[in-house]
Amino acid sequence: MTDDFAAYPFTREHCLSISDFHRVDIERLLDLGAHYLNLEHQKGGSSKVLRGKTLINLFFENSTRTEKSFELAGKRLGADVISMQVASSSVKKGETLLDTASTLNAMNPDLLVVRHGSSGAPALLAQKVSCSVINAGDGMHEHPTQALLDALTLREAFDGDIGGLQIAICGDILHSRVARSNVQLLNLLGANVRLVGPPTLIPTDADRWGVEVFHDMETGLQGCDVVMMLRLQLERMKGSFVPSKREYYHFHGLTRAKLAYAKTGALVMHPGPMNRGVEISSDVADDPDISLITNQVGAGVAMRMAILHALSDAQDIRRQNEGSAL
Ligand SMILES: N[C@@H](CC(=O)O)C(=O)O
Ligand SMILES: NC(=O)OP(=O)(O)O
Repeated sequence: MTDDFAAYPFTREHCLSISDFHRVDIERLLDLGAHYLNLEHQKGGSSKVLRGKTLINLFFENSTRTEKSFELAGKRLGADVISMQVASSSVKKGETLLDTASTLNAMNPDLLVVRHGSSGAPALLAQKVSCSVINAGDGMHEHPTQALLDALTLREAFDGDIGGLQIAICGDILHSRVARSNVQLLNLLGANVRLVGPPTLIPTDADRWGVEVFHDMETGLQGCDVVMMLRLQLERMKGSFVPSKREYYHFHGLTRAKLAYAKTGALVMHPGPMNRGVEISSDVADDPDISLITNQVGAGVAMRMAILHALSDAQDIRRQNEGSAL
């Protein structure tokens, strides 16, 4: 697998947005992700393709899954990994994002994983640093590695094929970077995507996203193979978007009764963190026969290994080419 990968290289410098990738890049990343997922399942050791490389995690917003899985992925592949704790860093003394990034850049990292509350922050850093930048979530804009791990989870659950699946993404679409990356990626892979949520939480430009929009779960979930629930992103809300959490759960929270509107055997996803009793009930979230939520976490490590591996190989090729051009 890794030899095939080298023979047909991935050439991207950064991972900032799903729109940066062609379908062929995505398919190759997913194949490599599946390879690493297999190794993880078999508890097989991974080749240390990142030996000698340095990965820095720079998270300005809270994270459990993304930060830890990048840390683990980097370590599994042999990189030196440091995770900068923004709360105890000089950011708290007033250092700007760009100064922080150029300070870290002077330490010569190869890969910089950035999460920031402002849309476009990782793309801005990518212009200022000399390493590969990975967007680990920027404001309401994108979370491309989440979409890739979701696609890997779906490929595993549906025997390799996402094309033609009916997928409902439900809840707070407006504030969700997960929704924005997933809509692009699932459309690219040939799935039929619909958004389901109250009008206040559906973006006004959603009619240009290539999706169908529904405002109630009963019609929105009909015929769906997959129901992807999203958290109410209260931290991004200015003002009141839902009357109360209780009412929201009543109309838009996923319960077994509402899941029955979807196809028999429909599977449930959630990027996490979950708010139980707000967007999803515990009996749905915790039922291993229908919930893919822990599979998503497992796929997260494998998919991030694939992304780091691919970017690192592309970097080596660029460096070799630059060296031979001198
Ligand atoms: N963890 C995901 C989803 C969420 O926080 O609800 C994100 O950072 O976008
Ligand atoms: N899904 C996700 O990004 O989770 P974290 O916010 O915990 O990283």
